[in-house]
Formats: sequence, C-alpha cells, structure tokens
Amino acid sequence: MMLSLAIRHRFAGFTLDAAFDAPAGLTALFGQSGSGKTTIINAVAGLMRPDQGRIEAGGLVLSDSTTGRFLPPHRRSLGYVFQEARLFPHLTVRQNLLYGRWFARGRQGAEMARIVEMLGIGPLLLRRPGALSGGERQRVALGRAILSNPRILLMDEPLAALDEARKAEILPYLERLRDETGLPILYVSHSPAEVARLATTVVLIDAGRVTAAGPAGAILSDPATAPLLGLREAGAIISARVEAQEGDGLTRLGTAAGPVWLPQVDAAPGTALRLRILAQDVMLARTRPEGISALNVLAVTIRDLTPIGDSGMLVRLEAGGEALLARITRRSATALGLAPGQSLYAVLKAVSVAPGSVGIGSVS
Ligand SMILES: Nc1ncnc2c1ncn2[C@@H]1O[C@H](COP(=O)(O)OP(=O)(O)OP(=O)(O)O)[C@@H](O)[C@H]1O
Repeated sequence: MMLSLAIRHRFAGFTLDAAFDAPAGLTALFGQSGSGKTTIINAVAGLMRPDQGRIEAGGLVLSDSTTGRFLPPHRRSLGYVFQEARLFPHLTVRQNLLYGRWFARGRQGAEMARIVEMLGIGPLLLRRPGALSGGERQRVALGRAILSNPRILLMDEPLAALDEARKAEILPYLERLRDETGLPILYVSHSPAEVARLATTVVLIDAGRVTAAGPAGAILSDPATAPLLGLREAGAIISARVEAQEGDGLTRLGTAAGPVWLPQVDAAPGTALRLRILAQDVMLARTRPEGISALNVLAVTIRDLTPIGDSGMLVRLEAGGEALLARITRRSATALGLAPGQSLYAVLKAVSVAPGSVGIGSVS
C-alpha cells in the first residue's frame, strides 16, 4: 500500500506545491507552522479540493484534476486521528470503537480483539470517554481509526495536546501500529523528537514546498535538515539490536558501528531498536581515546563538513554503512585538521541517550 501525491493549490497569499510518496510505515510531514502540512492532510482526506494534481492511495485514485475525479471523504476509506480524540461522550469505549465499523469493508471480531490488545485498551471498554485520561482517549481514537479498515491513517499532531508523560505512554503503541498494520501513516508533527522516534519516511515542508523527502535515516542525518529542526535537535537515527542485559544495569546493543552501551533498555535480547543520537552529544577524537569515562567509542569516517551558525561545524560521519552526525566548533575542526575521508573516533556518553530516544523498530 502506498500513497502518492502531487498537488498544487493557491490560497490568497499562499501556494502549496507538493509532491511525495508515502510507502507503508510512518511518513512524517515536518515543517513550521503555516508551511502547509494540514492543507496536505485535508487534500488527502477530501476536505479540500486541490486546484491541480493527483492523489492516489493503494491503487485507488482519490482525486485527479485532469479527469475531474474527486472522491468524497466518506468514500476514501481513511482513518483520522487529530489532536483531540473527538470520541462520542455518550458512548462507551466499546461503542466508540464499533462506531467506525459502520463504514468498514467487513472485519470480524477477531480483528477487534487484536486491536484492543495492541493498544492495551481492554480494561477501558465499558468506560465513557469522560472517565479516561488524555492518553487513553487517544489510544481509543487510534483503535477506532484502525477498525474502520482504512487504506491510510492520517494523524494530525495526535500527541500535541498531551503532557510529556502521556506522550511517552502512547509512543510504543504508535510504534506497534506502524510496524504491525502495514498501513501507510501520514503523520503531521512539529516535534523533531517525535519524528526521530517514529518516522520511517520524512517529508520536510517549507512555505508550501517539499524541500526534502526520503528515508528517515538519510533525511535526519543530512546537515541541510539541521536548520529546520533547530541545532539542538539535529542528530541521526541508527539501527541497533539488544545483545545483552549486563549485571551493572547497562544494556549492550549491537550496531553497524560496533557495540554501544546504554543505561538499561527494557527489551529482550534480539529486539530491534532505533537510537536517536543528537549531534551535540557526539565528540570526535583523532586517536582512540583512553582514560575517559565515556563508554562508547565508535570507529567512523568523515563524509562531509558543513559550517553552521557563527562558530559551529556539522560533521557527517559514516560507521558501518550508517550515518552519524556530530556538532563541534569550527575551532576544533581546524585544530584537528578534519577533512572528508579521514578516519576518526566518535565518542558518546552512555547517559546522553535519553530513554525517549530509544524506540522499537528499524530505521526504515
Ligand atoms: N481555507 C483557507 N483559506 C485561505 N488560506 C488558507 C486556508 N487554509 C490554510 N490557509 C493558509 O495556508 C497556509 C498553510 O496552512 P496549513 O494549516 O496547511 O499549515 P500547517 O503547516 O498545517 O500549520 P500548523 O502547523 O500551524 O497547523 C497558511 O498560510 C494558512 O493561513
């Protein structure tokens, strides 16, 4: 299943001109406020008719300006999750979940049981939305969207109304949805941390245009992405696998760049993980450092150097086929004589990778 979109639309003072493909997995639409993300979601949903262009989902043409085809929203088989859960307050959770099934193309009770289990909402089925936390309400909204048997899931900032604790609670469920349903998920977000944690594909939108689109690992480690994310949020995501829980509370992970130790990661050996490593947390050394406290020393090669800000340098590194990003000062880059192709050591403190930066799944 794939969503393909190429549309143009003019509002007074704003032109959207966007084209991208969203394969199975989670495609994050990331851009500043007013860049056109919601307009794209509305065009896919059929809430707005683009002046020009075509949108196709899983072989079904949703709209095409050359043929004049424009399917109304209720015939598009899409699932939506918005900032606010928008559940029916007078219905129980179970009735809310079943409501979407009026529009479904025939799914059975086993499917309902599977989704209820996947989202951990079994104990909530007889409650009404007023008796749920914000995070629980959003999980029910996710369940309702999936049970409507959609071709695609559209999520417009589904975590934006939740506090940090509730966000952390819901992220693993979004990971399961992404990895277990095989549906394309189009996910609007303002949050670099959310994009890094969840996205398999990233589409960057700036002033109505797509400035970059592609696999999350490549887009996030591209120095050109850093100004859009904000320098403190710039960083790479790499794949890892849990190798062992060690006696002193550390978990050993295997990565293409070598072993990495982090404070305990609650996952069984063999579990595939994605690690977000912020550029500002990576130190560089010409020789393998000794006598330092940092546990993780990775052999890397410099791919390119990009000056950033008044005094900074972003160094894109390669390690066993994966990209890493380091942010250092230009003074250090000069002092170390850094140049593309050079072999170096990247140093990462185990404790600098926050628990929220460790997700389940693979990078793309
Ligand atoms: N119906 C409309 N009529 C005129 N202008 C509109 C309309 N809808 C959106 N716009 C304009 O189009 C631009 C893009 O809006 P859009 O809501 O898609 O941005 P966004 O990236 O989703 O922003 P945010 O993150 O704040 O939700 C804005 O300048 C907005 O004012």
